[in-house]
Amino acid sequence: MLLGVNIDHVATLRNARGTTYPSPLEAALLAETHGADLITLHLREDRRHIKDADVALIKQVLKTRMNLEMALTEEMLAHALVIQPEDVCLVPEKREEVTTEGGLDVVGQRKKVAKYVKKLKEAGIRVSLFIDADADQIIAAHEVGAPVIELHTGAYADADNHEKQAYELARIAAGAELAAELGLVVNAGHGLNIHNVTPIAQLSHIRELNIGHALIAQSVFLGLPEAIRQMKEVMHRARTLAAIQEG
Ligand SMILES: CC(=O)[C@@H](O)[C@H](O)COP(=O)(O)O
Ligand SMILES: NCC(=O)COP(=O)(O)O
Repeated sequence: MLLGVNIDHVATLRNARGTTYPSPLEAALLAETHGADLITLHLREDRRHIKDADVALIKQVLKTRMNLEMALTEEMLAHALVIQPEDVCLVPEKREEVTTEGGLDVVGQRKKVAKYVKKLKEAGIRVSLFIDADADQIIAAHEVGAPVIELHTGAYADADNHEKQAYELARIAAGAELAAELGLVVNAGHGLNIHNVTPIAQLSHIRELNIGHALIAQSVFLGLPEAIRQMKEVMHRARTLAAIQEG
């Protein structure tokens, strides 16, 4: 199972004082050196954390691959076609949101999503759609030609009781299975941390987890290398246990 380290909130800390540190570029290189399989960064329309210069600089030096998260806008499409990240993940954005809330509504804007998927694929960029684990959204993602989806784990992560968490986990598991049956590559992310990642990591259809906020928070106390090491250890242990249980 792959770990995508989202470095958005290194930029949040930097921007808090308008300094040059902590550097998202340094964070990306350190993360790669210490186990990140890819680097994820979200160039938001309001540039509240990652800036255009961060994306351009980091793309030049990454040794793994860049997963650029972006909204479904002409501005962001133009950026992606210039930057040429290996992966683009199309995510919904609302300026007033604190963080990403729901998944992308593919069902309600098929033609627009299909247009962006086509243009990005023609540019040689692999496209992922950040969607809720909803059968209609998963089927629509497949129908618009996206090769990859990222299942939104926010409702699972935010669940405030075991019943809700179990319900959301079951939704994600069923969504991952449906997506895999359709031939989609299945990733997951949002709100995952060292304490809630195990059940998600045990889902064999999920190939990659994108984790940011909790990792960067943990790195304040442990350092980024150790935070990544611990997360990868927990993910690996979860996967090994699941494999044993599946026999
Ligand atoms: C799509 C998603 O869940 C995150 O990758 C996204 O980057 C969250 O936005 P913030 O990083 O701005 O919280
Ligand atoms: N797509 C999810 C991601 O990149 C990181 O989300 P979070 O861990 O910062 O909530």
